[in-house]
Amino acid sequence: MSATTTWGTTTGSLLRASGLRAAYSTGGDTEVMAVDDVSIDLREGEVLGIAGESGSGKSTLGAVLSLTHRPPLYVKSGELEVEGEILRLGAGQEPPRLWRGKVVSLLPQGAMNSISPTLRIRDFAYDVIRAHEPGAKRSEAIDRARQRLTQLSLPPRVLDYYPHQLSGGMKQRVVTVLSTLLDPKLLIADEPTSALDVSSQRILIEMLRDMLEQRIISGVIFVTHDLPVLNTVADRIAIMYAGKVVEIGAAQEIINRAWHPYSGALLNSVLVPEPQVRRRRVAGIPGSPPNLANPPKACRFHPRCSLAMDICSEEDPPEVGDERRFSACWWSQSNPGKSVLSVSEVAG
Ligand SMILES: Nc1ncnc2c1ncn2[C@@H]1O[C@H](COP(=O)(O)OP(=O)(O)OP(=O)(O)O)[C@@H](O)[C@H]1O
Repeated sequence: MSATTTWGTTTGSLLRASGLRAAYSTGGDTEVMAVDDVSIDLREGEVLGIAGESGSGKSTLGAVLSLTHRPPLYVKSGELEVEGEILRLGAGQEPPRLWRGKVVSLLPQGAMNSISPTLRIRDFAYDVIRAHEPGAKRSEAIDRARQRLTQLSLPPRVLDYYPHQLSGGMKQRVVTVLSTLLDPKLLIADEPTSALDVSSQRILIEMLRDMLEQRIISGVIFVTHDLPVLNTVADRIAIMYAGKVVEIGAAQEIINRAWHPYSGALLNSVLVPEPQVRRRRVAGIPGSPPNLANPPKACRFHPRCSLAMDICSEEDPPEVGDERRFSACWWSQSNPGKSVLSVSEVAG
């Protein structure tokens, strides 16, 4: 098996998630199906970006993949396979505690601002390690954190600081290091750069690259609404719309040759891609994302899609392509391998 990645050597499958379905219970019999039949895979050394408008289900997918979901969010079904070890998810299935933090670790949205201001960084480091290794000695835990900081060229003296003594960028880097102290295989980072200035974003992304190259972690799922950031960080990108992955593929393929009408519109509304593509304009996306308590029938994007055909409102769209590069779309079915950017109705 071979694949190219900009970061390190890609060898084999790290994560295979299939048929994930998760819903928020909203009282009585009602629920919001925020992740609906999502399947993704990640190879070792890869960064998979998850992009989509607000409310498309990105953070919910991150919570499911990291096994950090809590009521009112319930995982209804699905399967995770990490390096050959299989975990079935669903009602009554309690995920093994060891997976959380050790196999998959979540760097949640807003993590750097949620750490208690009354604890020093070394206390957090001890807490992270002690949560999984109850017998861990404080001095050994802090030593491990010191070594890890040094390994990533961060000053170990930050262990003596309180969170407010660190700049925003340094705080996010330190929180990222703490979230990987248990050497998880997979890091799920939810909007890790959204509160940072451009230079701090770049430094954090370089640190993630360093973590992959040093094999501190083996893969990253990078959730963001910030497409220019994904352009610099992701090897592959999955585009989510209304709880579903509508397109997935190599980052540059998605950015320059989107197959799905939603991806084309989303990416071109914010990214400045290659010059030959930049001249083409994809129409803005009219309307707003659907209410997931009652999503449109068949293709969920059809009410907003300029390429919609009758069948789009009648039958679920097929996945055109393969698991590494597909578009879930009837238009793609009629135009296999064709980019929506080449179509006059949307390219203008
Ligand atoms: N606690 C909750 N109860 C009910 N519905 C919820 C809850 N949290 C999220 N949702 C709904 O689930 C859907 C997916 O939300 P999610 O936060 O995963 O989207 P997102 O793509 O991460 O958005 P953002 O970029 O704004 O964080 C949305 O329709 C949202 O309204």
